Amino acid sequence: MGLTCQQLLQKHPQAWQEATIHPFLQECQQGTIQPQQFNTWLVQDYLFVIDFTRFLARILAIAPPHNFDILLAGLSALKDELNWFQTKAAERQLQLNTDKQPTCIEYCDYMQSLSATPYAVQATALWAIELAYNQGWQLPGAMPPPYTEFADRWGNPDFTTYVDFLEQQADAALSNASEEVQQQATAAFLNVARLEKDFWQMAYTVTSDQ
Ligand SMILES: Cc1ncc(CO)c(N)n1
Repeated sequence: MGLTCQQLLQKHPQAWQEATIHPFLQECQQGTIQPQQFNTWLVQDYLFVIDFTRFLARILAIAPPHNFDILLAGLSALKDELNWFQTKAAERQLQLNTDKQPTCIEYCDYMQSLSATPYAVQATALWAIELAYNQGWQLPGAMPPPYTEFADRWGNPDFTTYVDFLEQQADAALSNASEEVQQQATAAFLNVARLEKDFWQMAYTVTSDQ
C-alpha cells in the first residue's frame, strides 16, 4: 500500500492545523500585527528562502526528468521571490544582512539534512513546505494592505496549481516506496509541520529590534 499526501493530511490534522493557523496570520488579516513582528518574519523568511532555493536545487539534481518542468518553474519563481523580498525589505528599511534566529537555523539545517533521504521523502517535504504557506496565507480570508500582496503571493490560484503539481509528483514517488521510505516521508511531513508552527511563533514573540 502506497502513501499519499492526502493521507498525511488526514492522519495528522492537528499537526497540520498548527502549521497553518497562527495568531500571526490572523493578526495580519485584522491589520493588528505589530510592525516589529511582521518585519522579523520578513527578514527571517528571506533568509529561509535562500536556503529553500538551495533545497529545491538539490531536489532537481535527483528528480526524474519528467519532473523538471515543475521544479524549474519553481526555481524561477524563487528567483523572483528573492528579488521581491529585497524590494519589500528596502521599502521598510530593513537590514537583510542579519543573523538567522535559532528556529530559522533549525529549519534550514533540517532542509540540508533531507539531502541524505530518498527523492520520495524530499518531494514530500517540498510539497508540505509549499502547501503550508499556500493554505496559511489563505485561511484567514482576504488581508488588508500592506499585507494583501503577501497573502496573494502564496495564496494565488497559480501557486495553488503549482502545489497541486508538487503533490502529484510526491504521490508518484511515494507510490512505489518501501515501508521504510514511507515512514521517513511521514516523519518529514511532521517535522515540516512543527517547524512551520515554530517559525510563526518565532516572529510573533520577537523581542529584539530587527
Ligand atoms: C517558513 C516558510 N515556509 C514555507 C515557505 C514557502 O512556501 C516560506 N517562504 N517560508
